[in-house]
Amino acid sequence: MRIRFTKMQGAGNDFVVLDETRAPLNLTTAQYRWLADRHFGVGADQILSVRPSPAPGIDFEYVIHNADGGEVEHCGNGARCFVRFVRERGLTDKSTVRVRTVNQVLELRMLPDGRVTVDMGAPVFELPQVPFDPRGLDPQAHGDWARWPLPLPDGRQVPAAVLSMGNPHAVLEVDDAERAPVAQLGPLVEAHPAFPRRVNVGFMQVRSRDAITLRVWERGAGETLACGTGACAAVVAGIRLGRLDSRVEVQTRGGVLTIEWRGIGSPVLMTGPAATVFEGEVEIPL
Ligand SMILES: N[C@@H](CCC[C@H](N)C(=O)O)C(=O)O
Repeated sequence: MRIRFTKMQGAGNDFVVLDETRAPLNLTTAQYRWLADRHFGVGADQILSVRPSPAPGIDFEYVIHNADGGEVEHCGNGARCFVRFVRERGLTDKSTVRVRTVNQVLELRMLPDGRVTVDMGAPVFELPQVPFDPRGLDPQAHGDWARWPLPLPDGRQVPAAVLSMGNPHAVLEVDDAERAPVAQLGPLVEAHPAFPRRVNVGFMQVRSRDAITLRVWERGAGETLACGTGACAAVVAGIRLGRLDSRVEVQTRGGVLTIEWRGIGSPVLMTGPAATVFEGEVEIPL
């Protein structure tokens, strides 16, 4: 089967975007994985499928698959690319677009400078579903969610803030993000038994009350140059720890995202870049 695709990136988090507004492609998990493969396929952190309006008042539906082929709930950088995609292809001329993901309706706004602001919804504070806790604490009764002592297989504990931005995140605070053991600790925490659905793992260095540096080991994709939902989760965690103000610049390896959050019950607003890299056609193996 031959398919057309658009390659896009938001702060270096890269995507293969598929237009399914006229007809579904019905790709298999293996085909999503092949598209994301940087050696045998096109190469991407996630595959975004744009589908027609699922309900009145909603402009489109968009479905996200990680590089490992698994479908996921949310992708912040992808949401910004999605809105540029539908406008550049003439699928809408609206500057505010409403889109349904698997578990949320998002509102996305194009800014005059080409960046996009996404209303990411309100964060949900969760405690891990733990089979054990070395300190004998009941995690559901243990109030300090932002510094939950996550036990590692080697006996160490790392304090983690666990929350959902529609998708699951664990945020660890580090002294120096550039030197953080992302490739070692990332996979251990991603697959930790405390997270039956696995988890995205952020390594946050607080530089000042309005600036952090962040690296993220993404569930199903490994370390990416930026993670939009990861940036939101880190800023929310930093604010609840009393370490950050309500508007924060997040420096990632691929660019800067601006995150704003006014506290419990409020939505998180994310602003950042989105760009088309190239378009192409590819014969996709069955
Ligand atoms: N790159 C994304 C997040 C993509 C999904 C994530 N890996 C998950 O499994 O939840 C972003 O920009 O938010």
